[in-house]
Amino acid sequence: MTTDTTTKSAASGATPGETVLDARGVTMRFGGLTAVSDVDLTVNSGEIVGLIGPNGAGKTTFFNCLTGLYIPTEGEVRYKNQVLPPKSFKVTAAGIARTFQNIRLFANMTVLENVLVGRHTRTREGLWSALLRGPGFHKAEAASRARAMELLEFVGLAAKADHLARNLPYGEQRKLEIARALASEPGLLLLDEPTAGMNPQETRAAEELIFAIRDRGIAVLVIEHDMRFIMNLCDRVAVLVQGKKLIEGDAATVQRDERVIAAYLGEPLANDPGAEEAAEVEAAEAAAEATTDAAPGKENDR
Ligand SMILES: Nc1ncnc2c1ncn2[C@@H]1O[C@H](COP(=O)(O)OP(=O)(O)OP(=O)(O)O)[C@@H](O)[C@H]1O
Repeated sequence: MTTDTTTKSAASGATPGETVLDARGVTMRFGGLTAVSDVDLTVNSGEIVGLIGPNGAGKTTFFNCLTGLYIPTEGEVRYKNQVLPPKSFKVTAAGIARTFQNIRLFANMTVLENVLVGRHTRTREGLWSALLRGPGFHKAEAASRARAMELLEFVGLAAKADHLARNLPYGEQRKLEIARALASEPGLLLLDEPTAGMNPQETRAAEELIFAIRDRGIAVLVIEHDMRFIMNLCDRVAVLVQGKKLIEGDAATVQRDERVIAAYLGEPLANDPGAEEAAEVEAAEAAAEATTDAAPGKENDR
């Protein structure tokens, strides 16, 4: 495993290379179903780590265990050496922010208001101050707005601060979700399928944005199905299959691991009952390909 960043972690206050997330033996059972089984994972400051796996592998369930949405059946999650509190708002306050697979914005609020909502864990002003709207409240509100505008600038949405969230195109809604997550000033950002539904251009922009977030000293853990995106982006990739961590390593190591290829392509295992049938299909396909290759005009067929 390598990380190529030497960025000073201004936002998170973490030393580069320091372990920010340390999940050990995380297991999550739903009745008889073990969705996540004994998973260890660390994320260090200055790192972008990918979490991949086929559908139903347990990726989102694992994320939910990291954010206080689920209390793991077994295991422990530490953020900067502190065991995480079992409530999602406390986890956010501790320094872990997330986005969701399905966009969760306040559709009828403005772009700026959505980011301001994300700042509530960082606002010290209490209920009475807010109700009485005293000088403390106004000062805090002005500071929050300024910070929210900075974040909108950072993700490229400052010009749309007054637009309703629901009127933003899809790619921009995803950016707004990220700005809102950043508003809690996290040291670790968890992104659940940030490029789902994006076109290639938007995906490229998302990649740039995530690199920029990392360069601000925020560690990133990302779930994604887009392999090219994840392999480009991540310093390290962990693969979950049927709730278990199959392998973890840099992109090249993971990509050439036969078990990963099998998990994704569904190749039969050696003693798989369907192996014989699959081999017959493969042979038939190879024969068909050979026939096509031999066909006249094939060399011009591009
Ligand atoms: N609240 C729940 N109650 C019962 N079973 C659940 C619950 N949440 C998830 N599961 C099951 O746990 C397993 C893992 O699901 P999970 O959503 O974590 O997988 P995933 O890797 O995120 O999948 P995808 O890539 O499709 O989002 C699945 O079999 C799913 O049906």
